[in-house]
Amino acid sequence: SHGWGYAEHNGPEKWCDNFPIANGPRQSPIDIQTSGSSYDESLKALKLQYDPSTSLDILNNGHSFQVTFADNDDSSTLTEGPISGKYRLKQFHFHWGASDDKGSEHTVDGKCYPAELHLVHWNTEYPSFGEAASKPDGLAVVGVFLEGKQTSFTNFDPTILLPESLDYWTYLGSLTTPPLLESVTWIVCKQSISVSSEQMKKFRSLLFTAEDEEACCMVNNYRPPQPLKGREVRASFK
Ligand SMILES: CCN[C@H]1CN(CCOCC)S(=O)(=O)c2sc(S(N)(=O)=O)cc21
Ligand SMILES: [Zn+2]
Repeated sequence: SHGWGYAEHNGPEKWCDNFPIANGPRQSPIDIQTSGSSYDESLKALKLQYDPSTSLDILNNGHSFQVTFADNDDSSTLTEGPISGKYRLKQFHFHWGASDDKGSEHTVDGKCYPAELHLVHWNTEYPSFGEAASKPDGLAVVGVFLEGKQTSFTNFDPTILLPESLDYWTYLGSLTTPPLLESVTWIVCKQSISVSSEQMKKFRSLLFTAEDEEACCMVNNYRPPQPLKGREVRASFK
């Protein structure tokens, strides 16, 4: 069947056939090599201000499930951090594996996490999300690793799905799915959030397929790390 996916016949190794930018100079995700990243004292702390009332719907788009937000005003924004100006939250979604040993898109010194959350924001300097998505400073995605843990998690603020520490790495990259646009300032949090294996099971029970098709579990919907090609990775922490 046509259309990109994560199977052998239409997965990450095949995306370059229809999206040649797959071999571009600023592709994502990457393996974050902590020894190769440099502390930049000029980096500000992330400022995330989300208004839960702007969430619109939750949807399985055949590649992940995503929660979409109303972005017609500045109710839910990302400012400060490595970016200048104001970016509006458009949607968040996840990537995960068939088992806990893989699933994240970014890796840290080769370590994979069972899943990764992406909070997608677009630069309000542009008139719309669609316009921003093709500009080199158009998008900013905050990535948060999910770690399998049996323990219940404390002081966890359910409304903004973020770890207590917002220390991050940042680098210039791309969408990790087609159209793979090289328009993303990546901001990857060092600290993961915890999820139970029950929740991971729920992720893995989702389907890539529509109701009238033969069921195919939505798992391994992640792109592997791409070449750094000389890019700098900066850390907001020592
Ligand atoms: C399944 C398609 N995923 C895309 C859909 N969008 C791009 C649409 O661009 C056309 C105007 S998006 O900007 O919402 C977006 S962000 C990420 S990621 N994994 O890099 O955080 C993937 C995608
Ligand atoms: Zn993503």
